[in-house]
Amino acid sequence: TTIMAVPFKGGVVLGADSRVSTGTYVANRASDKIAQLTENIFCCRSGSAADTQALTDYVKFYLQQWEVESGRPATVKVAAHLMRKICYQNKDNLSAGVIVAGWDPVSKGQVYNIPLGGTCIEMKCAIGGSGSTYIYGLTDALYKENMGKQETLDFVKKSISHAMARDGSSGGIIRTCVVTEDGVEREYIPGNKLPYG
Ligand SMILES: C#CCCCC(=O)N[C@@H](Cc1ccccc1)C(=O)N[C@@H](CC(C)C)B(O)O
Repeated sequence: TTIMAVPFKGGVVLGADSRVSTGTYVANRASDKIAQLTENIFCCRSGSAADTQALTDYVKFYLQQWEVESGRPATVKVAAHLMRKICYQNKDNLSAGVIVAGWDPVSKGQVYNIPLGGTCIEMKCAIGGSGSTYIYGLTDALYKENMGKQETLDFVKKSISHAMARDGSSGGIIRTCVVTEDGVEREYIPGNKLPYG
């Protein structure tokens, strides 16, 4: 898996490949690794498909209850810290690396990376999954402050496509999700349109 999320002025872009593998076998070539937690908060999944499905189901339910009881929408920070608590407390039994990202009126676009150990780190450019190891240099080189929506979307797509070209556990299509004050835009594009070599 290759997953990524980058905040920009006015929102956040999330991206993921779509390959589910068991060894070298591709169990699903078109999976959706970007799970919705609330209306404006999403989560990119990597690691065990089963563990991350269960994890996101729990967090989605807890946040729904939290919003009912508190009478207000959850912020990205609340969602990320709930996810981190569950990941950390169950770290011996989970294989889950997630990126929680979204938009809220308080802090606007935000991204929290929660890697395998269960630590939670707010980041301006978060990458994860097996494919991310191939694009640390690329993302360090291409990242800029104050990118707009289209520039951020292109940066995410290009980065994930390079990881998909080199990581055997990443492939399929590139799914993206843009969350802004005005709503959510999801799209997917072919993952193999990059020149090899
Ligand atoms: C189908 C089936 C059985 C397991 C599928 C399954 O979890 N595959 C995993 C790899 C893995 C992980 C831990 C144990 C075994 C196999 C997988 O493809 N993970 C991707 C993300 C998830 C959310 C789809 B990615 O990290 O590569």
